[in-house]
Amino acid sequence: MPTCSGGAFPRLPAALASLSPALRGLGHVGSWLPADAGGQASTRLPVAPRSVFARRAACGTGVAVPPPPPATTREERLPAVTNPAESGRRLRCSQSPREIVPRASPQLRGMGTRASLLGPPQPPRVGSAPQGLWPAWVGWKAPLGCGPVQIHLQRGAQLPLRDALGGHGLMSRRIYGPIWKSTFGHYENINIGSPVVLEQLLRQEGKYPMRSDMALWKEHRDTRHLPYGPFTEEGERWYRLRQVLNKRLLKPSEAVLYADAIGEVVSDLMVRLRDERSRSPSGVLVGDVANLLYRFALEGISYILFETRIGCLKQQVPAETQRFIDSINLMFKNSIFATVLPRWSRKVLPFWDRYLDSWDTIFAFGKTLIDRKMVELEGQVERGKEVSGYLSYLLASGRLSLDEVYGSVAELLLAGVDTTSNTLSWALYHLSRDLGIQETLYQELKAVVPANRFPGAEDIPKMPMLRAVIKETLRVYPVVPTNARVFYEKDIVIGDYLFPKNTLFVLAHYAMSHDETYFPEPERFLPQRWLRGHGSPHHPFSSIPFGYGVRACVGRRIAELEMHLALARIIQAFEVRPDPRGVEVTSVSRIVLVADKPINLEFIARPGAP
Ligand code: HEM
Repeated sequence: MPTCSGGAFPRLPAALASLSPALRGLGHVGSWLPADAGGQASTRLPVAPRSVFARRAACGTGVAVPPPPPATTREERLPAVTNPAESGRRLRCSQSPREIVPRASPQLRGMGTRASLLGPPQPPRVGSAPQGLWPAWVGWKAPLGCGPVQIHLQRGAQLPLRDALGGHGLMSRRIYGPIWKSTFGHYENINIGSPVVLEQLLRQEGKYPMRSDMALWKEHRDTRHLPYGPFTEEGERWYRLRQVLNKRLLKPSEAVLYADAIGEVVSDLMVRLRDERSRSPSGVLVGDVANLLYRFALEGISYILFETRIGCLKQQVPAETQRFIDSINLMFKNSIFATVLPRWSRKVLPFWDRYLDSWDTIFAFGKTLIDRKMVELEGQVERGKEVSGYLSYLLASGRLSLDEVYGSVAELLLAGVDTTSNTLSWALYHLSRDLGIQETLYQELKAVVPANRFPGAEDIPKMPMLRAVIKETLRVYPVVPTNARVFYEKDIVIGDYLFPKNTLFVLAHYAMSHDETYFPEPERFLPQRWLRGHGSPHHPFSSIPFGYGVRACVGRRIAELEMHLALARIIQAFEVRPDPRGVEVTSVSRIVLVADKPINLEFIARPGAP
């Protein structure tokens, strides 16, 4: 047999919007930033076939086939769904499935080799490539399915483009089924669009799951000799880091310790909200609520992490804080260019330097606040005062170096802002459009919280509708619409397929949480489906907005607390109504799932609200 070889940010400017589909699925706050697709891989790949098509031709003829251009994306159905759990039956496939390794399936057995699935094992760098996370927006798709390969959709066809812009993998899931393969340039991934398959995959996770290699973020840390944080670190070092970070953050009972701090920030949000609405011509309209909520989320997470207020909710944001906010924006913008432009252009174009500089400002801001706090804490300790708070805990734990604290806090900060703010914006948007649901929520609130006080953390367990609203918001708008996993330690078996280690799996969460098999009328916002005794049971992996397992979101409890407290306070004080101009908003993926246009809402004061 011949051997085959071959190779949030919410307010991105309009010009970048056209690029943004390419970042689809990069996840929240760009945390799944791809490897430099346009550049040279730092490691030479061992005989990795560029694509099934190239490999076939090369295998068949012995003629070297040039790799496809890097910007080409395509998607393919895997031969026959052979996962009995998925379909309840084994589909027959007449195709010679060179691409799929036969494991148990009799019709596949013996027809290929392990290496012929995705090529020989590749180093993790390939796994980090954006292709699976990138849509087929400039590409073409071809089902591998049964029978000879055929081009299913031509370059520039309507479907991939529409899918890329609005489908978030939904369309591919409908066309290709629960599991499909896509390629982007030289890279290949396996997309998972079924909770049943997803469960099989994630239950095989080892001790140190890997999402992607975060090459771009790591490059900044390496260039500047800075430590990695929870997003960038891997293996045993990541595990050690997470063990420290999880404490005081991940358990609901520990997150509640920050309720007073969050309550204080929610109070400032209410002041800002009242101020903004009073300045509108109607006296009730707040334009671009996501922007206001962004400031709330940044203030909230900074207060928890630095134990310091940074003034995001002041009418005049302090210059130092504004510079920091601007650099987050700049970092994401320039990372897009750093990703798509070839490596050599870094020397002649300004984007790479700007990317590094903006990260430097983010780190410098964090470092200044941490250093300031340290001086304060030392004074407190000298005076025999007890210190508390997350930063104090990290510094006092003795398990992280000061450098590691700098690195971790910067990454926690970036993860904790547009995730919560966009989710809250979507929740308010839907409540404004369904006054019945809003009224139910308000009545629940009134029954639990007396009119003379604000809702607190202790009230949340008594408010199932409040929790259901957030769950449903995250189902309809999973802030991280696609996630990823690379299993670098071992081969992975799903149903009858065997995937060699280092395969990149793209987890199409949006597609799964919009699957009508699990969520009838998936496009409708129906929080009641999460209430006990209501709604149909759904698969536990069909909506997992905070991820899964030991690598799941470390900020989940904080995020929930922030969202529950802020939403409860807003609904206690106001009836939220849609923009009277009737602007319809849809979701687009710009690093995280955001609204395609500003969400403007009316806030009508409720009589007798505290
Ligand atoms: C609505 C709010 C949020 C959502 C939906 C969300 C979602 C996610 C998801 C899906 C992941 C990937 C998990 C996986 O791969 O299995 C993740 C990771 C992460 N999140 Fe969040 N997140 C939110 C808020 C926050 C907040 C407030 C923080 C900071 C306190 C935070 C910090 C992180 C960090 C550090 C990671 C990386 C963990 C690791 O790789 O070990 N997130 N988040």
